[in-house]
Amino acid sequence: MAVIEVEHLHKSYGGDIAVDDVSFTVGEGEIFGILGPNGAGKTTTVECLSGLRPADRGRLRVLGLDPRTERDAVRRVLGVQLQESGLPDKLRVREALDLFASFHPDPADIPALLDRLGLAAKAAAPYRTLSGGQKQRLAIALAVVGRPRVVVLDELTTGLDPHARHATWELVEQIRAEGVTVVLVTHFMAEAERLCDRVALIDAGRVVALDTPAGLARRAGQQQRMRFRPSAPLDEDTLRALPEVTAVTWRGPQLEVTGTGDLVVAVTSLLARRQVIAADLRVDQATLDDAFIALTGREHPQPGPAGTR
Ligand SMILES: Nc1ncnc2c1ncn2[C@@H]1O[C@H](COP(=O)(O)OP(=O)(O)OP(=O)(O)O)[C@@H](O)[C@H]1O
Repeated sequence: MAVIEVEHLHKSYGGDIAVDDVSFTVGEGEIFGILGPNGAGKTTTVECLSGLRPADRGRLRVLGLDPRTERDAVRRVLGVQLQESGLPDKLRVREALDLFASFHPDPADIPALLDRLGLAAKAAAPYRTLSGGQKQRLAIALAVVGRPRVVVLDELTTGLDPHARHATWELVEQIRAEGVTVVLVTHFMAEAERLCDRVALIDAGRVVALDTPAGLARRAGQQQRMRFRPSAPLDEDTLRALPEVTAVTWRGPQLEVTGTGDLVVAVTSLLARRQVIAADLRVDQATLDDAFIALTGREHPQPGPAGTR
């Protein structure tokens, strides 16, 4: 059974269409990414799914429950971390967790959760004194304290430095390893590539592609490029004869081979048969960034180096 079903979701604010016929399903134990530019309708989609906003039209189910008519039941199985936590500045970490735990019949062990999320030393700290990374970890803790079967994480690592972002990714992987299904809203291509099993690329309220990160990158149609220094003379025509190869060019002492499909496997197997070593090998693959541009027809607005927008 699909854990999440979204069929023909529509949502407008006044006359403005935010979500325009979005459909997807998420399987048990998946990390499913919702990726897209600012204003694409990602947050609105997950808010409707979580029962925080009523959809105008469409069928939504979380473990078979309707977030509109069975909101309390959905709350018991679905944990949400949204962009703004809205926690009072003076609320202490432990108090926030105790409060959220009180909404659930069988909450997680709070000291163990604090420990796992690296917040044990901050249990008595007021919210406003936490760093960006600590606030994000608390937001994750609040989303999982009710031991949900599904967790929605929205813009989890925006504003975090690379170290904190990697630490947060590991937490998401741990959550999934415990059998929780994860819906991850993100701007970061690298985040989607690292974490997500499948991704829905949303643009202007519509799903423009739904695939694995690698599948999306392949769809971008971008060529792959290999560069290396052959350890022994090599007949370029044998490379050109490979069906995966589209061009072979010398760049100084380096050979540049471009192509599609399983280019790397085809070229490296040929080299192995000829007993040639590919020294200084570098491979450039199409990335989700390429896919984004190819599928939406515009540049992906990358957050700044520290993930700020
Ligand atoms: N409460 C609201 N009232 C009116 N319009 C809204 C409201 N919330 C969102 N919108 C509009 O709906 C559209 C989709 O917004 P949404 O927040 O769902 O997009 P998003 O993909 O999550 O964007 P971001 O990445 O910037 O968070 C945008 O045009 C936004 O301005």
